[in-house]
Amino acid sequence: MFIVGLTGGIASGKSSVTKMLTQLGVDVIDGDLVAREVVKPGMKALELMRQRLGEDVILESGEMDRKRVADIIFNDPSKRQLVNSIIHPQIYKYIFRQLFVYLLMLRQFVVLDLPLLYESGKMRQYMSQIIVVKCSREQQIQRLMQRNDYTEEECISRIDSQMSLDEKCLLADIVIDNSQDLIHTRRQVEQVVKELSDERNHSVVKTESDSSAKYVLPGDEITSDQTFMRGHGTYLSTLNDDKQLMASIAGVVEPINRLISVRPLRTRYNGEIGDVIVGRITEVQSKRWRVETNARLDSVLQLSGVNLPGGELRRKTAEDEVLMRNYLKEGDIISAEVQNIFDDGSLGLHTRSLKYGKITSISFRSALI
Ligand SMILES: CC(C)(COP(=O)(O)OP(=O)(O)OC[C@H]1O[C@@H](n2cnc3c(N)ncnc32)[C@H](O)[C@@H]1O)[C@@H](O)C(=O)NCCC(=O)NCCS
Ligand SMILES: Nc1ncnc2c1ncn2[C@@H]1O[C@H](COP(=O)(O)OP(=O)(O)OP(=O)(O)O)[C@@H](O)[C@H]1O
Repeated sequence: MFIVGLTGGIASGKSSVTKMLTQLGVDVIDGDLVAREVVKPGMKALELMRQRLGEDVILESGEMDRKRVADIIFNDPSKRQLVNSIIHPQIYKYIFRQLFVYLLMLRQFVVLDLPLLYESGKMRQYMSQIIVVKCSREQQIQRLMQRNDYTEEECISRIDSQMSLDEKCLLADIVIDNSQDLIHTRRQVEQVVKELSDERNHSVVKTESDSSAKYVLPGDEITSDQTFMRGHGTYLSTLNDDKQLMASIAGVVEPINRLISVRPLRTRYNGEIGDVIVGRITEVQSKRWRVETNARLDSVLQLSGVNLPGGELRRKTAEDEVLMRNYLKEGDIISAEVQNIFDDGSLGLHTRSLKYGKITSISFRSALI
C-alpha cells in the first residue's frame, strides 16, 4: 500500500477534492476530522490542553472551545506551536492506526488529507506522492469569508499562519488547480485517480526527486565495509578476498544504522524467508490455500503449514482436507511467516505459531503505537 498526501492552503479546496475522491471510491483519511476526534472529552490531548492552556480553552460542556483555540492558533505564533505540540502527536497516532487498518484491508493506496503536511513535515517521509490543491489568495479570502463569515482580517491571519500556497505548489508532485469551477476540478481529480490506480503504481515509492538517494542495479557493489549487516535486496560476494555487499535487485540503498537494504523502485513484494506478512486467502485448493500477498505470484499455505484444533503435532487427515474451508476460506485475512521460496519465486507460508493465523479483529495497545 502506498500513501498519497493531500494538502493546500486554508479554504483552497481540500475538502471539496476529498469529497470527489471518496465518490470515486478512494479511501481518504481527513486530518481535520481526526483533529476533532483526538480532542473529544476524555481524550489525552484535551486533558493536556487544559493543563497547559488553562480552563479557558474548555467549554462548560467539557468540550474544547474551538473558537478560543482558533483565536490562539491564528493570532499567537508561540502558543500555536504549543497547541500543535499537544494535538499533533495524538493526530499522528490516530492516523497510523487508521493506516494500519487499510493495510490489513490490502488497499492499493490511501489519501491522507493533512492541511499542515509541509508545515509539520512529520508525515512527509511516508508519502509516495503529494497533491497540493491550489487557488489564488483572493479566492481563499473570498471563499473563507463566504463559508465562515470571517472578516477579511481574520481570513488573512489564518492564511498567514500557514506556509504560502505558492511554496507548497513548488514542493508538490501533483497540483490540482481549484481556481475555476468544480467541474474543472473534478476532471483533474479523475485523471489523478486514474494514474494512481494504474497497476504499475502498485508499490510506487518516491525516490526520483530524492537527490541524496543512491541507486543501484543488480550486481552493483554497495560497500566493502565489513561492519555492515546484510538486509533485503542484497547479497554478500566473496569473489575477491574481501567480502563485498552487493545489490541483488535494482533500487535505492537504504541504510538503517548498520543494516543495509535495497528498496525496489517499482515492484511488488519480494519476500524473504522469515518475513511476517499479512495476506488474503484467494482460493482453497487440494491440501493448500492460495494467498494474495502483493507478490508477483500468489503465495501458498500448505495444509501441513497450519496448526489445526487438537494440537500442533497432530497429523492432518483426509477429513481435515475436506474441512479446509471451515478453517480458512476465500476472503479471510491471515498473518503468516514466509517459510520458503519456491523455484518460480512464489512464497511458501506457515502459520504454525499462536502469533499467526486468521485475523478476526484488531486491537491496539497504545503503548505499542
Ligand atoms: C483551530 C481549530 C480549533 C479551528 O477549528 P475549526 O472547526 O474552526 O476549523 P477546522 O478544524 O475545520 O480547520 C480549518 C482549517 O484551519 C487550518 N488550521 C487548523 N489548525 C491549524 C494550525 N494549527 N495551524 C495552521 N492552520 C491550521 C487548516 O487549514 C484547516 O483545514 C482546529 O482547526 C484545531 O483544533 N486545530 C489544531 C489541530 C490542527 O493542527 N489541525 C490541522 C489538521 S492536521
Ligand atoms: N472551485 C470552487 N469554486 C467555488 N467555490 C469553491 C470551489 N472549491 C471550493 N469552494 C468553496 O470554498 C470553500 C472552501 O473549500 P473547502 O472547504 O473544500 O476548502 P478546504 O481547503 O478544505 O478548507 P479548510 O482549509 O478550511 O479545511 C467551501 O465553501 C467550498 O464550497
